[in-house]
Amino acid sequence: MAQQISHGENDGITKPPPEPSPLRKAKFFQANMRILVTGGAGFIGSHLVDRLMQNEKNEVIVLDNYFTGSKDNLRQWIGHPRFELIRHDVTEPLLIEVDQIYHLACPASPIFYKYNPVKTIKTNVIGTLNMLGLAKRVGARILLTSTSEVYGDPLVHPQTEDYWGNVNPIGVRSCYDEGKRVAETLMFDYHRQHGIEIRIARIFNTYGPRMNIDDGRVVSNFIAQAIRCPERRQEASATSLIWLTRISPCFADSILNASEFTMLELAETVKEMINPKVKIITVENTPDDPRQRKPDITKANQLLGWEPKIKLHEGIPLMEGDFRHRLGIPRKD
Ligand SMILES: O=c1ccn([C@@H]2O[C@H](COP(=O)(O)OP(=O)(O)O[C@H]3OC[C@@H](O)[C@H](O)[C@H]3O)[C@@H](O)[C@H]2O)c(=O)[nH]1
Repeated sequence: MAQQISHGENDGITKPPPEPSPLRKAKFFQANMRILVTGGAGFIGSHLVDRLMQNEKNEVIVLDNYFTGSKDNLRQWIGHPRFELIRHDVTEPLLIEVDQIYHLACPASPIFYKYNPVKTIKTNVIGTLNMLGLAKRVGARILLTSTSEVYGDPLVHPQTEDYWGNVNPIGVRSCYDEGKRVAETLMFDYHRQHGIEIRIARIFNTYGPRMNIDDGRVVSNFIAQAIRCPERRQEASATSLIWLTRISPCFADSILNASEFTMLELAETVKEMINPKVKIITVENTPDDPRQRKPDITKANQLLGWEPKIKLHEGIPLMEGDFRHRLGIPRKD
């Protein structure tokens, strides 16, 4: 009998979920939970790995091609008996025995996902197909990290999970936006058609320690610019009209913030807190840049008890400390 999981209009599972390994039900030998994290060397992935490794019953296997991730983010676990690190691109199939899959692999910053758009689509479509194929074969539960970009340039504000979005299918961001939308579709089709247990987290603009200093996203850019060079300009796109919300997933130790502010306000806050000498200039928006985003977190709060904990004024100094440490530039005061 198929397990009944209600997803409103997404109901209609035709097959029972695949059976997990017999070791999960063994009477005398309680196997560790084997957890695969794709993109585990990245900013969010490595925080997730830290959290998973805290549980002594977990074995964590990280897959990463190091396009944006770094071994350095995982250095505390390299050599640990419950930890394995594999250099592998998710666009290639992988045969492995695991109980759970956290599928994070994909560049998330616009400058990186636009660098090779065809590869970005392959990562989202072929990579997700490969991971779903693996989940089906071994009966693993799979979580996909999706994105606020599935809403495109949203016409609904704030965005709830049931909003279908307003996405340009042929723009410069489409490789990521549409790639993640197809990835979500594949997740639901594997769930309906093959009974796979799925989870999807749509992550909004996130920042925190371990982010690449040259990640290119706005919070890290402003902080890095303010630290690196007193004369350097902080470029805020024509955003006195643009409002965004910074929010990150409940499982990572990254800095959380769900208040709403313009890019100009953000630039001014960073200037005031880190480097009053920096000049703020306003430039034109890049094509497809969404004008306003903010998640409606009611459901996440009700179902997961999740809410953002760190406000922007607390998050900026934490990021600044992390960047100064990595750049070797101490504070002057
Ligand atoms: O130096 C900068 C960088 C960015 N910006 C602006 O800041 C805003 C945010 O842009 P970012 O590059 O930080 O990233 P985005 O918010 O567009 O997308 C990001 O966050 C949402 C996630 O779902 C996506 O995965 C991620 O790509 C944009 O309006 C952009 O024009 C600046 O004003 N200056």
